Amino acid sequence: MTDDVRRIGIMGGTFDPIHHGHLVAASEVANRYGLDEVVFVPTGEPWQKGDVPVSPREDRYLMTVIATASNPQFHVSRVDIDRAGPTYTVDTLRDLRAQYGPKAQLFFITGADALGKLLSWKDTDQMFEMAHFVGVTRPGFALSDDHLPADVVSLVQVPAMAISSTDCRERVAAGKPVWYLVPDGVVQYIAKRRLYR
Ligand SMILES: Nc1ncnc2c1ncn2[C@@H]1O[C@H](COP(=O)(O)OP(=O)(O)OP(=O)(O)O)[C@@H](O)[C@H]1O
Ligand SMILES: O=C(O)c1ccc[n+]([C@@H]2O[C@H](COP(=O)([O-])O)[C@@H](O)[C@H]2O)c1
Repeated sequence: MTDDVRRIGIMGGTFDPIHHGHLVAASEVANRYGLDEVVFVPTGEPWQKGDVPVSPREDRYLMTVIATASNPQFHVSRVDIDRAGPTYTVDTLRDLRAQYGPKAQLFFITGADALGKLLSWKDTDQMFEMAHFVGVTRPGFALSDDHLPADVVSLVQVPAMAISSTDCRERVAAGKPVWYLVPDGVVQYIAKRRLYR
C-alpha cells in the first residue's frame, strides 16, 4: 500500500495585489518541506489591516488565480472569501482540514511581519494544534520565534524580495509600473479593472 499522507502548504494573505514575494516564499517552502501542493487562501475580511480599504474579494481571488495558474503545485481556495465575518486562520485551518482529511499534514506559511503578530491572532492554541507554522524571511522585518511556544514554528530563509502590496498599490496610483513586481497577468488585470487608481 502507498503512503498517502499529503503535505499541504497554506499561504494565506490579502493579496491586494498578489506579488512575487508571496510566490517565491511559497515556492521555496514547498521545495524545502517537500510539499505536495500549496493552497493560496485570499482573506475575506482581514481584521488586522486597520483602516486601509481593501479591494473586492473577487478581484483579489481572481488575481491570485491568475498568478498561480501556471504552477501545477499551486492552487487557490475560496474558503476565506466565502465565509462571512472577519477572517481567522483557525477557521481556515478547520475548513482545509475537513477538505484534505485527518491524515494531511498542514504547513501554514507566514512572512516575518505576520509571524511577529501571531500571538494576537484568534484561538492560537487550537490553531497550533491544526498546523505547523513556517515563518519566512522578509526584507525590513526581523524573523524570530522567541515569543512563540516551542515546536509550533520553523524558520526558513527565502530569497529576499523587497516587494509589498502597499508599494504596488502606491505605484499604480502614482502611474508607476508594477511590471516584474507582480506577474504579467496581474499587471493586466489591475489595468483592466482599474484597481488602485
Ligand atoms: N516580500 C515578501 N517576502 C516574504 N513574505 C511576504 C512578502 N510579502 C508578503 N509576505 C507574506 O505573505 C503573507 C500575505 O501578505 P499580504 O497579502 O498581507 O501582503 P503584503 O505585501 O504584506 O500586503 P500589504 O503591504 O498590503 O500589508 C503574509 O504572511 C506576509 O508576511
Ligand atoms: O487568525 C487571525 O486572527 C489572523 C489575524 C491576522 C492575519 N491572519 C492571517 O494571516 C494571513 C496574512 O494576513 P495579512 O493580513 O497579512 O494579509 C492571512 O491568511 C490572514 O487571514 C489571521
